[in-house]
Amino acid sequence: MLEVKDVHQYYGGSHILRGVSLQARAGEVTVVLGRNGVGKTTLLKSLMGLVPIKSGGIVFNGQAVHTAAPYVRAHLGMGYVPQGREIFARLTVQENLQMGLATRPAGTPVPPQLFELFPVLQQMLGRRGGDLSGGQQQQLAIARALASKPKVLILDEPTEGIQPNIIKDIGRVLRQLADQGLDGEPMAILLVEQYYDFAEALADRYLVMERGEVIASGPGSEMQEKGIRQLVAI
Ligand SMILES: Nc1ncnc2c1ncn2[C@@H]1O[C@H](COP(=O)(O)OP(=O)(O)OP(=O)(O)O)[C@@H](O)[C@H]1O
Repeated sequence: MLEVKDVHQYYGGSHILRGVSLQARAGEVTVVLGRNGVGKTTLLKSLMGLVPIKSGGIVFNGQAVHTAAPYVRAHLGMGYVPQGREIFARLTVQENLQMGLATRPAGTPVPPQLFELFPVLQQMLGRRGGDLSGGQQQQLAIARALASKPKVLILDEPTEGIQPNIIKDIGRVLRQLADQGLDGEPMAILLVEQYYDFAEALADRYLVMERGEVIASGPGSEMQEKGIRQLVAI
């Protein structure tokens, strides 16, 4: 389980995260919603150690990780799918997947389950990442993050700019991962998302951020009655 306690973060003098707390549990999809610029990406980067936090705690499976380097967090089982995918355009699909194994001993194979989740990647193993469609790149980014068999998968707007049929596939995969992971063990999914319908369909728990703070949270089943769509409408 990933536990975030009262995290504060600044870019220079700008106070971006103002006491954010949340929990992401195995077997659940936890969705973070909020309008542009409220600090969602900064929150995920802080969780991965890509930006330092000023105060607060990040505890992963009982271990404090908020001063650990990003590769240490990855090694402990935190997988990250960044906004915009960040595929290595000149590397092949196979090589991109192998990059996801960087924290594992040399020779660790790419888990074959990835190709059951995303069959298209198997057909495209020799293709360069930059030649894939946006949707295929997003699937590759998720598969790359899964290659090291993380215990929590953290995703930043995986539906951004993606066609509807692939969004559907991604939703199905995220549900399956939460329920049974890659090897039958439930996984924690932490999803930042602006596409409301996708978020509501997947959410076991939701949080809404505004100006660096969590202003609402609860079970996903209550999103409709609490009027969360209106709260995050642009
Ligand atoms: N590297 C940076 N240096 C200074 N300010 C930054 C930096 N990155 C982001 N910000 C500012 O921090 C605030 C939060 O940005 P962040 O990207 O975390 O928001 P977001 O909720 O993810 O938005 P979006 O949905 O547009 O990605 C914004 O006001 C943004 O301008």
